[in-house]
Amino acid sequence: MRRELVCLWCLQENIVSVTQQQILESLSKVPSPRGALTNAGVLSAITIVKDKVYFAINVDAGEVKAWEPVRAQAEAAVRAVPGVAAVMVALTAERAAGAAPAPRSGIAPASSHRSPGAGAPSPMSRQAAIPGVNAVIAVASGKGGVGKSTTAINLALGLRELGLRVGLLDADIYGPSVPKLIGTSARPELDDNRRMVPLAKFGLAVMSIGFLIDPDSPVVWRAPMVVSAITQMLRDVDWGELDVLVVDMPPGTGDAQLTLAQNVPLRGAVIVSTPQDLALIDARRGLAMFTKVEVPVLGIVENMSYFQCPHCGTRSDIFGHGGARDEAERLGVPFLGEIPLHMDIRATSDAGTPVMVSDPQGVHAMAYRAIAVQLLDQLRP
Ligand SMILES: Nc1ncnc2c1ncn2[C@@H]1O[C@H](COP(=O)(O)OP(=O)(O)OP(=O)(O)O)[C@@H](O)[C@H]1O
Repeated sequence: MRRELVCLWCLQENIVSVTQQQILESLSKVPSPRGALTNAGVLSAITIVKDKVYFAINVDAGEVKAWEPVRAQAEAAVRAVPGVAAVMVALTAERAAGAAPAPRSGIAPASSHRSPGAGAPSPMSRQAAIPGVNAVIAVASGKGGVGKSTTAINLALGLRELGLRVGLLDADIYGPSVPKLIGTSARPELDDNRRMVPLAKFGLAVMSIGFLIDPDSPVVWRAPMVVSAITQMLRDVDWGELDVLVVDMPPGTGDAQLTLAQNVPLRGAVIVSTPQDLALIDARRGLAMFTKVEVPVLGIVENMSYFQCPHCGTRSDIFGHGGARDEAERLGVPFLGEIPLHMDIRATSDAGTPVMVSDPQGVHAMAYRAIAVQLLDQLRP
């Protein structure tokens, strides 16, 4: 297994931080059932975000127990590296293809969640939680076409890589793109209780309205129908045990979106925007919508942030740059990170193998991974 460490934040902000060398050196002293941990072929890519280090140890399901002490030792070894403020090492069991890894989320169950700083129950706890699902997060955008679905699936994959059990619900009733993004339009089967079973793909539990309707027939639904269809997909689907369910919301801030934000038991929302002023105005509306229904905004992602020429490497800020970061600062919400406009992201998405799957060690996967890490930080109690 190839190991790589790229600290995007450091690259972007020139912050001198912990180095790959330091982490690998500390891990080389950790013994495992297969010799030194660095030679055991079980380490995932290592992600560093500022002074936080995250990686996974991937073992067979039957070996998890034997490796738990190794995980703990690895965490302790990395924590002792000067400059490291936090470490998360996930132990993931690669079971049958498509199965989710063993959980180690640290995410409080839905029922125990409260709005930050508030003594009163959050709106989420006023709605019935989804049994077995710890946290539901919405990926939303004020307008269509900004890359919300692409961001949603790559973030879901990034969270899974951090050792979480993750589901993806494509609630974009007006243009479900998840079937294309995962390269399948198979129909979900029913279980013994006549509940739909999500498809298992890339280790995610996936459900989309696109699995149920003809992709070529336009869907013209009024807001109550949209809400009812999505509520069914949330509650009449056998999601099993999930740490996080990522909901790819329909774009916009109309009635349907508002009602959804009110009716889905959301832990929080991630807003995707491109850097143009017009997109940012819509992103601001999205933010206002979630604030109105008291759903915390977990952060803003700037997609298509800049274009880097694949031939000469020249960077062009086609839509301007940094608008979403400035906007996040102005509005007092976290800025989760930026994703460049790149042909590979479009091509891999269109080919049904998101960039986190097709090029997991590449710079784009690293960018999504860094955002997933920031997001996980927001989700922890
Ligand atoms: N960073 C990126 N670089 C290049 N292409 C991208 C990027 N992000 C998304 N795309 C492409 O842009 C198009 C729209 O993306 P996507 O479907 O994710 O947007 P969306 O906001 O979900 O759209 P809608 O809400 O209208 O369905 C797709 O072809 C996708 O591959």
